[in-house]
Amino acid sequence: MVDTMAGNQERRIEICENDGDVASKLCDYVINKANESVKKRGIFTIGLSGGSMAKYLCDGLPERVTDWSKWRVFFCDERHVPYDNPECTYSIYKKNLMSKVALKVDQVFPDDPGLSVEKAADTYQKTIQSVFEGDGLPRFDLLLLGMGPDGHTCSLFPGHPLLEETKKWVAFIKDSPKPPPERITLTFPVLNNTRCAVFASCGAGKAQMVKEVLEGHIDPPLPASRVRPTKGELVWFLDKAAAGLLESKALQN
Ligand SMILES: O=C1O[C@H](COP(=O)(O)O)[C@@H](O)[C@H](O)[C@H]1O
Repeated sequence: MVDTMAGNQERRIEICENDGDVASKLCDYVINKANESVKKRGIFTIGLSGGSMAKYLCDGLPERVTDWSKWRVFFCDERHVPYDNPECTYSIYKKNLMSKVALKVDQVFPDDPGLSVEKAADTYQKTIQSVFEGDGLPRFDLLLLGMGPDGHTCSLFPGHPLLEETKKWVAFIKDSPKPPPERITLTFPVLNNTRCAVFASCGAGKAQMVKEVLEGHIDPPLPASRVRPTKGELVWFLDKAAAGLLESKALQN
């Protein structure tokens, strides 16, 4: 269904049968966006998230058809840990996606865990700048986002001062409430400048937070509800369990 948020922005909510169905529809969506972006602009710029998003994508993308050579792959956030740490999002994708598709090393842009987290955030911003033309805010074709049970997205946590960042494209955090404590993350100015932001959430454990984010009026708003691309699409893929507490009648059919 499509509904309208404050400011007349539209948001699409896709309710799927289960998490497998979410993964499948999400992957179809990503491939369509990739092919459309390549057709229009000759390139596809995407930002990946960790956690459950990595599983959905690694399960479904390898078997799908796209011109991988046109992809430029970034990370919406990253746990600032060595590549051999199981928490490292880049390494999860390297093992389960990049090793299975024709993505070359120079098309994927990971965090550098060898730097201090402050320097790493700064360097990551410069890396983004080197791929996107011009000095303005980068406009990603697609940012794939997860939402934690506390309403966080990327490494932007409820009540954290990073939510108010207006200048930096990439910020560092040293006191993440969810371990590991050191991370780098895209900031809201970049998230809300994307052509398309997509969330995927599954399971009854996320239902209360999905309801808060999509229908609640918590003030100040939770990080996931602050993702509202100013000139772009916003889509949520949910399974029935995660959508179970939503009130809108259209969603219960
Ligand atoms: O720590 C993180 O959590 C969020 C949400 O993960 P999920 O497993 O609850 O979907 C994720 O989007 C983010 O990239 C990650 O660093």
